[in-house]
Amino acid sequence: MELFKYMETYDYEQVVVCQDKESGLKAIIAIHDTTLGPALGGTRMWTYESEAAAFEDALRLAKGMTYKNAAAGLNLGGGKTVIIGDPRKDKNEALFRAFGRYIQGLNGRYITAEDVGTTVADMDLIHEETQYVTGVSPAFGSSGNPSPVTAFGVYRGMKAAAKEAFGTDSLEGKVIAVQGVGNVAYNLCRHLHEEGAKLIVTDINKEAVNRAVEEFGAKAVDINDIYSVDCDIYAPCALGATVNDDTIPQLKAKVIAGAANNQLKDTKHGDLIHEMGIVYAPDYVINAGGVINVADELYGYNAERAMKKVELIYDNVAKVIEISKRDGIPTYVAADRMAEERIETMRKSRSTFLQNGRHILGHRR
Ligand SMILES: NC(=O)c1ccc[n+]([C@@H]2O[C@H](COP(=O)([O-])OP(=O)(O)OC[C@H]3O[C@@H](n4cnc5c(N)ncnc54)[C@H](O)[C@@H]3O)[C@@H](O)[C@H]2O)c1
Ligand SMILES: CC(C)C[C@H](N)C(=O)O
Repeated sequence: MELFKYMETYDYEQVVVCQDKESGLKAIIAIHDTTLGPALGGTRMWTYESEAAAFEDALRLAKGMTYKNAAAGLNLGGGKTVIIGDPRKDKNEALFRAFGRYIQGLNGRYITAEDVGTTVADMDLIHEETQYVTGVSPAFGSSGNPSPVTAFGVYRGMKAAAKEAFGTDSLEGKVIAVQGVGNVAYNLCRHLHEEGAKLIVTDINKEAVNRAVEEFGAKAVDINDIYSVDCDIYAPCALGATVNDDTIPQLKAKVIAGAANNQLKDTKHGDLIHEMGIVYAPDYVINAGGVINVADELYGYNAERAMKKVELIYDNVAKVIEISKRDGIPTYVAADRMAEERIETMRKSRSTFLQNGRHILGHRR
């Protein structure tokens, strides 16, 4: 990857590479755009095939957060971190504290939270070193684990997409294929089960599958079979790029609505599913519940206020579908336009001079 060329093409502001030999920390903090406010986005810990793959993931996820935060109406920019390592083996106190010090060094340009491979306990360690972390233990007045709230938002957004595809937003009796039953999807399955949906699940982690089978009567399938099962809704809730050339021809679902970030491998796949008449709830619109929840901490956390905002993901998904129908464009394009319009409007309105911080007038005596 030619880093500067990539950054220039997609207009990234900053990439910070962090290394700490003692703890084994190898982290990449990508800040995409801070027009709307400080960049807020989670920290992913994952074993990457190569450094290039880690950079690419950090960059793609950071840009996704710019759009997610903008579309959700938050006054926040987009950023993300990836820590290269195995979350089951490579975590230690020094690693997260070293990482916290790097975040503190950015002086508020970037605020972190949980993502795949990191937990509230990890955020608590980061919090020992910096205030620029959310999703910390409720004991600190924080909002804790964002996953159940993300799940509730996905559930709300899935209902809005179902309304478009099936004429009703009831999920009772609907067959829903859930890929990955981790932190978010476990809670999503609970909502779906309570509403009377029939679940088909898969995961590389057998314990996670067994839990869904036992608690929600889900049917388990092999990881490669989840795309082709007979279902109404496909819910990608593992990692990204699962809507691609190989999987699209297998899909029988009329709706794609799930928690994973970057679900479309490429934009052309969003065009293709649109042409096929599949209702796609854009990933960053439907999975914004977690970031809406942690962002509320910045105002002094109020769970009731945060949940009210998360409920509105139903309306946001419905709005994107409306724009898509009105303008004859795929939903992912409609969502991008909605986010970009907000960023551009704010960028222009901020060109008015405001006396804050150090500037030329600061030299007057
Ligand atoms: N946690 C949040 O609040 C939040 C918010 C927004 C978006 N997301 C996104 O949602 C997705 C899930 O997040 P999470 O926090 O539940 O993560 P998680 O790690 O708890 O769950 C992911 C699950 O997917 C499984 N998995 C991985 N590869 C798989 C594969 N090839 N096939 C089937 N299963 C596979 C894992 O074993 C795991 O159980 C991620 O893409 C994440 O970025 C999470
Ligand atoms: C800020 C976090 C809750 C971020 C979350 N992992 C997301 O992708 O939205």
